[in-house]
Amino acid sequence: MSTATAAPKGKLGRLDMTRNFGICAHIDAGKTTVSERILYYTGKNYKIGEVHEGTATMDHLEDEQQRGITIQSAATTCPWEFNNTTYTLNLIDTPGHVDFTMEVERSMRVLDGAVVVFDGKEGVEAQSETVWRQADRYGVPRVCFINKMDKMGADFEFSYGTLIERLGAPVIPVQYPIGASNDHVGVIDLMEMRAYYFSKEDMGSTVTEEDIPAELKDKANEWHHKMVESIAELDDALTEKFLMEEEISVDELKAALRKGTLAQEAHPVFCGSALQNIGVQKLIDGVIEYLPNPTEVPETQGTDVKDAEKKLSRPHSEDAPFSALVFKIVNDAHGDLTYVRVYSGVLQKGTRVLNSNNGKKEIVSRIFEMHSKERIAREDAKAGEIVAVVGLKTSYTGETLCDANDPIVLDRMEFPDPVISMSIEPASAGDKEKLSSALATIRREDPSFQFHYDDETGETIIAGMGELHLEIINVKLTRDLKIGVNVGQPRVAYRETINGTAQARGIHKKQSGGRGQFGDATIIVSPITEEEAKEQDLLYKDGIAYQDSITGGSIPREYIPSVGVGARATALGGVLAGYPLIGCKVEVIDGKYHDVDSSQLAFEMAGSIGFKEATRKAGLQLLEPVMKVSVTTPDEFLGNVTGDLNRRRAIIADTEQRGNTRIVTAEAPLSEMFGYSNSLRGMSQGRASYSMEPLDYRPVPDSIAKEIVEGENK
Ligand SMILES: Nc1nc2c(ncn2[C@@H]2O[C@H](COP(=O)(O)OP(=O)(O)OP(=O)(O)O)[C@@H](O)[C@H]2O)c(=O)[nH]1
Repeated sequence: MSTATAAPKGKLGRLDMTRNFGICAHIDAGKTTVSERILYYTGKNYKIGEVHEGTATMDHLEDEQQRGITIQSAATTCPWEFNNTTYTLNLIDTPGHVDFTMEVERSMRVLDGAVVVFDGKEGVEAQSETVWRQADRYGVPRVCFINKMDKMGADFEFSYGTLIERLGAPVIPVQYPIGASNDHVGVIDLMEMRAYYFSKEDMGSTVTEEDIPAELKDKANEWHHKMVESIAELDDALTEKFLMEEEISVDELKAALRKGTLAQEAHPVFCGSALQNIGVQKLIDGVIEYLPNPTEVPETQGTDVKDAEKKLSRPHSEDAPFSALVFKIVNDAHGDLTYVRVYSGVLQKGTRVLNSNNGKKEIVSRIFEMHSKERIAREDAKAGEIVAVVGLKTSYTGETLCDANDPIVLDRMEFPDPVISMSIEPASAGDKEKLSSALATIRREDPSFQFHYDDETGETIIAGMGELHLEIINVKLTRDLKIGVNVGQPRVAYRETINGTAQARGIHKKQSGGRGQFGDATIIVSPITEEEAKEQDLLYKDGIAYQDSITGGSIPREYIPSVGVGARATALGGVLAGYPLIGCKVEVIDGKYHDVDSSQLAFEMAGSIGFKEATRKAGLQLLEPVMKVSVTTPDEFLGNVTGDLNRRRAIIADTEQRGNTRIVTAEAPLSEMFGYSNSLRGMSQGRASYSMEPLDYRPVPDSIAKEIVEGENK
């Protein structure tokens, strides 16, 4: 039986005894509560903090405690005893609120497996789908935990069904709950066919194993059969045995399920109630039994430092050259703490490492194993480990640290573009300097946040993933850093694109005594998507794909990339109304040069001039971010909710009935959704709730586009 243990300090486990995993879920499904219980049972957190009373360990930030949502993922190391072996768990907490999608993405990049938590009454909710798809995208093996089985109306079979219907997930039950709502007291292990109960008095620390209660025997047999049948399908030898009705041992079942889970062909489903301390220890055992150790995931991929086309990979081995990814920076009273995931080799304290993204060498002065309440100094960190280091000055989230003698650039994380922006002004001259350094610090911690100074208006503009994201940044500035600021109204981050294909010639020519400037490039612009660019093997950067079709040396080799640089820079500043122009292929087909007067700069100018003219000829179009909105409302407010959504230019995609509530799924332009939480509260007496996430960019209707363009060009 699993029990909390004190592990040897500062040096936990070998690679195959390590599990780097995260917990992700829809907001409020219970991630934080599950994480807290895991830390408690692993013996590291002696007092359990109730999330909404503001003592939860994982929710360090005051913001999170006040709002009861988990904003930043913290990595926490903890030991777990299983089958007489001490394992090292690195638990990476991930947020569920969609304004923090970025945080989920960065966690997905560094974890090897995930526990996805679902609400035992609601089953799969809108955001669980988002999280699930993200995990699909990153190829993360998963186990499911149907939580809140103690809640009024909790229904395991319904929730399990939604995993299949709404996610189409190949789930396999490994547990069945004993009782639901107030009667939920334990779980049946469908592998061992035993019942487990968790003590009421010591936070469920004492686990007792008993026979399956008589009244649940039939159910347990039915679900056991379901489990065996599904597992048998994963493995040819077991399929054979199953069809021949031969006995399949628990070990065989577990081995096949583990293999299937690693291949993402199966997701074992656990259940319980984190709040009532039911089932969490068995879930931790499940993390060890079914989620991969760092050597069981595919080799880490990257590219050559000098040639982004040349693919490299690194085995998860201590003997390979050192490589690691920076996935989080936390700025605290002692300076920057940089969280890194080591992929290969060994990182030694006090050594210099290369940041292969910016070419700078940095000294790692200290290495820490981060526990929830303490940090343990380490001499080194090995492949597969997650640690925090001190001393790095120029390495940011998403960048690679590596051995300077054997460099690699690991595949970067994807950072979504901000969809919303607002102006921010220092309230006094004294706040001005403080503001710019504070914004730079926030940006280093959070790459989904951006800011820039607008020369034309003289305003500083901050941009992020949603209203809440920017609101939290403001709170951080004003309350935590005590900087006085005035902020403007939130504004939508529009984009521009082209309607068709066109050709233009850009000539840049200047002759003003001495050496002149001469560049001449003919380009064709045409619409392209990121996928299409990939298919054509073109680099899609900042929304632009660039193709060199120069033959016969009409532009010398060294100047051809400059045409693309000029076009990209112009695209970033926009052609129609100052918003970044995206989805455009720029093909340079011809040009002229001058032996003396031509330079890279001259060809950049020519690229810029040609790009402007060609895109104007092709026709320009304003795009706006469209959000996927999911509103859950009691029946009686359905009319109000849909009427209001229609007024907001939303397209209602689906309305689903669940008991007395309706779930309305709609696609609405972000510009129409400002302040939606207040209006929704008003129209439903506070009983409806919603979630919202960026879906895509779509054309702005002409009449509205006209107003925006005129406003911007005033
Ligand atoms: N009845 C019941 N309530 C639970 C259970 N687990 C969590 N809760 C409650 O559900 C609410 C949300 O729990 P959290 O742990 O904060 O959920 P979360 O998914 O981390 O939410 P965010 O951090 O806001 O994304 C809290 O009020 C918890 O007390 C459970 O097993 N049963």
